[in-house]
Amino acid sequence: MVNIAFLGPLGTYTHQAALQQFPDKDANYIPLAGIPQCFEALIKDASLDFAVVPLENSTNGQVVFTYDLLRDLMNNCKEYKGNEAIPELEVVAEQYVSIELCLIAAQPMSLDDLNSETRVTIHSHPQVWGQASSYLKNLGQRVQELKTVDSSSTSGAVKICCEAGQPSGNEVVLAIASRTAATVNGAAIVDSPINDRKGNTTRFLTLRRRSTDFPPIPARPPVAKGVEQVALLTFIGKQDTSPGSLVDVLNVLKDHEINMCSISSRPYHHPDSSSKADESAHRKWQYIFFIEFNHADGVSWDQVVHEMGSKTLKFCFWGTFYRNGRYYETST
Ligand SMILES: O=C(O)C(=O)Cc1ccccc1
Repeated sequence: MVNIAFLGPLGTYTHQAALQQFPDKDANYIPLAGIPQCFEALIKDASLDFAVVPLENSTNGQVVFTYDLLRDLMNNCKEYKGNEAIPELEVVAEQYVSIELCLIAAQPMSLDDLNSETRVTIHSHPQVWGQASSYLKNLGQRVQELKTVDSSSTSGAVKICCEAGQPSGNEVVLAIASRTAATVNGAAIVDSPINDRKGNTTRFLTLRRRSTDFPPIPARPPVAKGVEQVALLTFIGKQDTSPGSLVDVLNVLKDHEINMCSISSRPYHHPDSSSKADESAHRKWQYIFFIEFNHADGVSWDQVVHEMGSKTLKFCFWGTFYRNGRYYETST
């Protein structure tokens, strides 16, 4: 039996990602209330083997909650080897889910019921608003008032919508989530798909506790020739003391003719930012970088990672994983 925590409740897109990653009949899926809880539970609960969390969306980018949790795990790390942070978790796989956003009501209703007299409240995960912004703008122009309310997950939003029950007067409570979330909650789909872009896809990561050979990393695709492997590295550059320090890190990839697949950043705050020991270390507008890059023949991951790390203030090698075949799916 393999125990997998995921951003629940049942019916979330992350639930779908966990089902895709662990299609095994002896997998046990454990829904948790939020992304922080997935990180915390995987670290503290030895009965959990993996956690699946959303990372980024093809329409509106980073799921910043996950990026910030990786940042904070590195920043609060107790174990170091030189300037390399060794946090409790590592990344072992990626997964992709095509996102069909549905407008959902507790009971069947027509889109025409949403009119100039109606005051609409829509619940969903904050990641959704940027994926259906045009639809929501048009809907907002058709109704008297449109309010959006953040929820910890899309399927959780459907539960809230169902608990609100029948519309009272001109007040209508809706949710945006997947078709599965509507089914799981016995709710009705009012309109679908409502995402702004076709092929809208969210990427998920699977994490496990580091330095364990157990549980074995999820079934890897056959290592056919050309199946890409990807590494995830985070680092704090020598931003103030060494002009061009970011280039120095990236040049390691260039020198080894390694392709970089992604780069992004998030605000970074020095761990003991309460103290004023060193103003420059604690000033605002500092960044942690997230870089993903491919494997290159003839050079080991460790060699590349430590060459890059030597040009940073501190870094963390989160692990390597195989590029999931769904990465290549075109906008369907
Ligand atoms: O809330 C969910 O269903 C999630 O899994 C997070 C999320 C939200 C919106 C798009 C993709 C993933």
